[in-house]
Amino acid sequence: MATKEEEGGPSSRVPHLPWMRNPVDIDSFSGCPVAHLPRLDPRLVKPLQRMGIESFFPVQVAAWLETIGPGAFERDICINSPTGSGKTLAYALPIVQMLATRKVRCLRALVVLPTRDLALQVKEVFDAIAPVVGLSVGSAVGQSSIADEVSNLIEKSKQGLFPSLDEEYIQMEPQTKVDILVATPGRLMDHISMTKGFSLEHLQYLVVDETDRMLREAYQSWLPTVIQLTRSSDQNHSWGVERGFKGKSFPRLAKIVLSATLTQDPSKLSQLELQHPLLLNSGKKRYRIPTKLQSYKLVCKSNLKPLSLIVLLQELRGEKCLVFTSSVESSHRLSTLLEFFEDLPFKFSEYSRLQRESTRRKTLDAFKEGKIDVLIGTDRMARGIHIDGLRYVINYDMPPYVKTYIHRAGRTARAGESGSCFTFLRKHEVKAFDKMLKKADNSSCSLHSLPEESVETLRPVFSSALKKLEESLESEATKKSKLGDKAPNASKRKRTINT
Ligand SMILES: Nc1ncnc2c1ncn2[C@@H]1O[C@H](COP(=O)(O)OP(=O)(O)OP(=O)(O)O)[C@@H](O)[C@H]1O
Repeated sequence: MATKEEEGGPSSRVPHLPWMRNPVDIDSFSGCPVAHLPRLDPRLVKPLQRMGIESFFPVQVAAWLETIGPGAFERDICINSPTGSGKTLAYALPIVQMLATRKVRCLRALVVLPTRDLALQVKEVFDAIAPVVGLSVGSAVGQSSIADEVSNLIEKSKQGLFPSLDEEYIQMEPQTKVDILVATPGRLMDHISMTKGFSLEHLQYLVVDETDRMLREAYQSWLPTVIQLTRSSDQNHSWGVERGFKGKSFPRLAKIVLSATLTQDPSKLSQLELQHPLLLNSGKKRYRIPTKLQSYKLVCKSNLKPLSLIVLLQELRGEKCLVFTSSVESSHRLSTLLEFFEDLPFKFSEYSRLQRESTRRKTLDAFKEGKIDVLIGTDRMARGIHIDGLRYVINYDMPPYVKTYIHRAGRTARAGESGSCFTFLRKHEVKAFDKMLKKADNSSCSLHSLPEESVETLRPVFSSALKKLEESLESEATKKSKLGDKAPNASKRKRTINT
């Protein structure tokens, strides 16, 4: 059952935690041209330009001013800022700048994200800026075998190369090959428990991206484990205590946590053991959708939803579009059904956790490259993923929570661009949906109607497509049961799937 927190609660509720009540307002900062950002290491200017960054977004300026300069990283930073507002660079840039003066290579910054796709996306940002200041970035996401990952992360023992080295010197050598590691919790835990030489002992920065999602799931207790391992033995983890490194002192572990829907739940946030936290919030409200996002609702009967979707996609004329359904089964059923409509003027594909990782990756790449126009999937695609030029999001099934709406809709209208989110609703869902949008501080949602005759012309094909769909699902179920798969059979699916 959903908690009040997941449902979103009233958008203006006063947070329980005192430090959340008077945040720094990100909206009070203006964008800042790259050349004018105070104290920016000049070596970083070129790579930023290569990334197409001419001016920093307000969240990046706000985070920079709170982390660089006098009192740098004295407080843990919590950022609540809309989807697509540029949160990745808001933490990547200060971390790279702070580590740019490091003398010895060892793991100093750890960024944890919920999925591999997201982690790889974030690694790309670090890869673009870190090497110019001599920093090396690694990933622990399970994209390659654990052995390959280990060899990319850990230096081979010096003893093997130089047997004459004395014991003490060997022990002093940090073994990690990377300064910054971007990880998913599962693979991170694998390395913590199994990889020799993998150490968090020298960690200075811990970033928990998509914090609310990361805190909702325990992922083998990764967070308490990381926090425990980053406490130095002589430290009783009080704020401001310095962490030692072979006689040289380094600042305490600084944390940055962020989301477009940051939790306000004290019991969840307490897991992070934040020290003297500072909240950077966009505006006065708890949630915000991107300024240039247009929301539309389409009211239609369940049985006409697939046809209405086709008509809407025809209207969008092959523009890139993400379609969200409520379950993997629903996505599969919908995409299989669309296959039985001939000559659709758009290319579409399913994107589902039931597919192999390699298939999913190829599909996402094809979508990014524009070889596929429409991707049909679930909330797995909703968090953090950035696709250039994506202007349309369609909620084929109404999102269950306001947070879900924010993350799904937030795949478009990113980085100051405009975009539209269409939501299909049944009549009885309209009231709940309007209420949900109010929580997202989005009170203007126009009704979008589709030409009835366009829907009607598709009806004859629909009947035969539906028949073929049932046959296809039956045959899939038979194949699966022959293979001994315990998946629910097609007739069971029919009851649970909503087309
Ligand atoms: N200063 C900038 N100028 C131009 N583009 C930028 C700038 N900063 C970030 N971007 C681009 O904006 C897009 C969105 O950035 P990012 O993915 O960091 O957003 P986000 O706030 O983390 O979104 P989400 O909450 O959905 O994860 C990216 O394509 C990024 O390259």
